[in-house]
Amino acid sequence: MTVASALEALNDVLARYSHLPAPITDAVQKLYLAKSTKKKKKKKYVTDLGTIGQRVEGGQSETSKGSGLPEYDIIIVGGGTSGCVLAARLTENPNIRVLLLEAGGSGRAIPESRIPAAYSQLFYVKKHVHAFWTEAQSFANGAKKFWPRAKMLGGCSSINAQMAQYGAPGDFDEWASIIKDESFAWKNFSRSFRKFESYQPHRDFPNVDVSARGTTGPVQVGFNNSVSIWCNKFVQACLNVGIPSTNDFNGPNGTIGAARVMTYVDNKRERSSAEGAYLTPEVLARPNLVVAINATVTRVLFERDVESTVASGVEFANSEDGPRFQARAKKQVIISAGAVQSPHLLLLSGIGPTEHLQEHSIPVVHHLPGVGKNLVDHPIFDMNFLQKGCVQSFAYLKPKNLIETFWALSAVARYSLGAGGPLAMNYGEAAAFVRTDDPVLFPASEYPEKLIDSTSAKDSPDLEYFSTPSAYKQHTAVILEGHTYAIHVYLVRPTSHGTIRLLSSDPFAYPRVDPNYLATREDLVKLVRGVRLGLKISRQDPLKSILDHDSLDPQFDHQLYLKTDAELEDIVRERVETVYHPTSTCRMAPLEEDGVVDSKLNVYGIKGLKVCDASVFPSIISGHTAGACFAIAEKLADQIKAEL
Ligand SMILES: Cc1cc2nc3c(=O)[nH]c(=O)nc-3n(C[C@H](O)[C@H](O)[C@H](O)COP(=O)(O)OP(=O)(O)OC[C@H]3O[C@@H](n4cnc5c(N)ncnc54)[C@H](O)[C@@H]3O)c2cc1C
Repeated sequence: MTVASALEALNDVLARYSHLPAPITDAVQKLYLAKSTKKKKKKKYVTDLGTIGQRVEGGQSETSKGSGLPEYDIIIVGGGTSGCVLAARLTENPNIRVLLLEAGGSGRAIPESRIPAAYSQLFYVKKHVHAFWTEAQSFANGAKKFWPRAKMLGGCSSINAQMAQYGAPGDFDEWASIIKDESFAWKNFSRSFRKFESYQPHRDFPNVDVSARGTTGPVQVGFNNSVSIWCNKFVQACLNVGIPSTNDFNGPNGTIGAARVMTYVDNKRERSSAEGAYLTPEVLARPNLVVAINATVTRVLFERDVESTVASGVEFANSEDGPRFQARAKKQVIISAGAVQSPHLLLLSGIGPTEHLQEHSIPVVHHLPGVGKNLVDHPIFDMNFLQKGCVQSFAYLKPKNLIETFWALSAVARYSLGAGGPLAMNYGEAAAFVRTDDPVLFPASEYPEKLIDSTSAKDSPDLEYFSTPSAYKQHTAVILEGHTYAIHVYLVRPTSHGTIRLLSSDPFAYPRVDPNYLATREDLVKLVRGVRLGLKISRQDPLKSILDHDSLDPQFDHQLYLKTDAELEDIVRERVETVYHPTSTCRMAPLEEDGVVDSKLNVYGIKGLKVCDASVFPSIISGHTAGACFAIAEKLADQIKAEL
């Protein structure tokens, strides 16, 4: 074999994945699989659904005591971010028997989920991801947008960017006032954040107020990830344009400022997902917990008595054509299927707006107009740049020659030996949170238009920036050629709302997802304002001198600052995407405000049915959504254990 053909063969293997960190994870995968089969005991996940439910024929829709169905105290639908927390915490009480049903498999078994830098490779893998597409977006040039959501234990905490920022204190005070329950105010609810956290102090960040951080929770949070040299340069450029510095985005002083981001990366430099943190071998060994994978819940089952309708169990299946099984819940069914699929499952089960259910010939169990309404997501705009020369680039992770192949393999070796390196990066390494009415950043002389304040408090932001040490399009399906860098800006408090609606009554058909991006003028103007400041940051030292601002290459955004506002508005409408944070589709709010659940997360009008995940957020939070999903599940588990 010649060197050239050896290289070609190696590249064939390495190029199996289409983007940046991907090629080398094949090698890492082999290392992991070898390691895990040698060392780890097999996890206790059930795949034979006949052992946990009873096979049913022909649409049997009601359960009853003595029906012979296998019984559990609580059935949790969806083993995602919130679902894993609930399963682990509830079964701390040995008298509570829990069945957790997850549509996908184990996230921990997938190396791309465990390796911090590799998550984006999973976005287009249908086995591991619910690959939704939005409806054509009327205010975003009619385009349909790709919307990946995880299909695996740990849910989106197993594929997210691992940025551990939780929103602003004012967001949760706003929740408390919407639902009229002070237990959600930050001074009280912050306890649930500390409960899931185990903050890992770092010598470079001595000013983080450790007393405000949890230290004994299952989820490791801190600075265990690697960062590129771009991280500090971005933070410095932000400070130079007038954004204040902060020690901790999750600290008592609020979230405004610029800093390196804490991450959900553990001290072994692996992702700290809900599955890894909560479904530990000790938890899985509990006799009162059953976790089933590849089990899609197709509907909730009900019993009726004279006074009320009670959720009494669920029906589930391995696949569309596979047999259906049922199990009975003696006390509760909790839906934790995420912001898209929790409302979807309620609709499939006959809970939602009557007219919409009738359109799909679904028998109405309970008319609840708020189900699937109020979908809010954070819309993002990516600004892509070329480095001047090569400052620090990870292009070699997709090697094109022998030298790059050597560097790529050395990155694999470095990571496998526990020494971090590029594979321990989470990509979203530094961030800045600002307000669009900040007179220093957006002086009235340059930005005369007065905008509606959509923030949750005077010290809460409405824009977030984060930077990545490479530039990409289409959710990393396309990595831009060359040595690149990107700054991303998104609206953390958009005012445009959309819906989740049924496409069909088939539980395996995806629902209609319509986030209605940029439907309001404020959203568009604020995002354009955000782009202007992002471009200014890119032209500020120390970024200014190391980005190729002379480049006229239309793939990059060095010349975007020359555009008029009207031109920028068109470009923003063209390029807006999701930053993967949908919420509020089963809103915790008063019934008359389209609420779906009350402050104890009970679905209005039904006994024994709760929803617990991002869908219940009363309003979208000013930042990243996983933390609040962990916290809301911690809070609910405490509440249920106290009740039972
Ligand atoms: C690519 C990406 C990047 C992100 N980056 C960040 C970040 O850096 N930081 C951050 O804080 N947040 C981030 N987020 C958002 C955050 O991860 C999510 O908001 C949060 O994890 C959602 O948790 P959840 O409990 O609502 O739902 P999920 O974690 O999505 O869990 C829902 C689970 O339910 C299962 N399910 C669905 N329907 C059924 C059914 N019928 N039967 C059985 N099971 C079912 C799903 O398979 C899934 O496992 C990101 C999200 C994505 C997708």
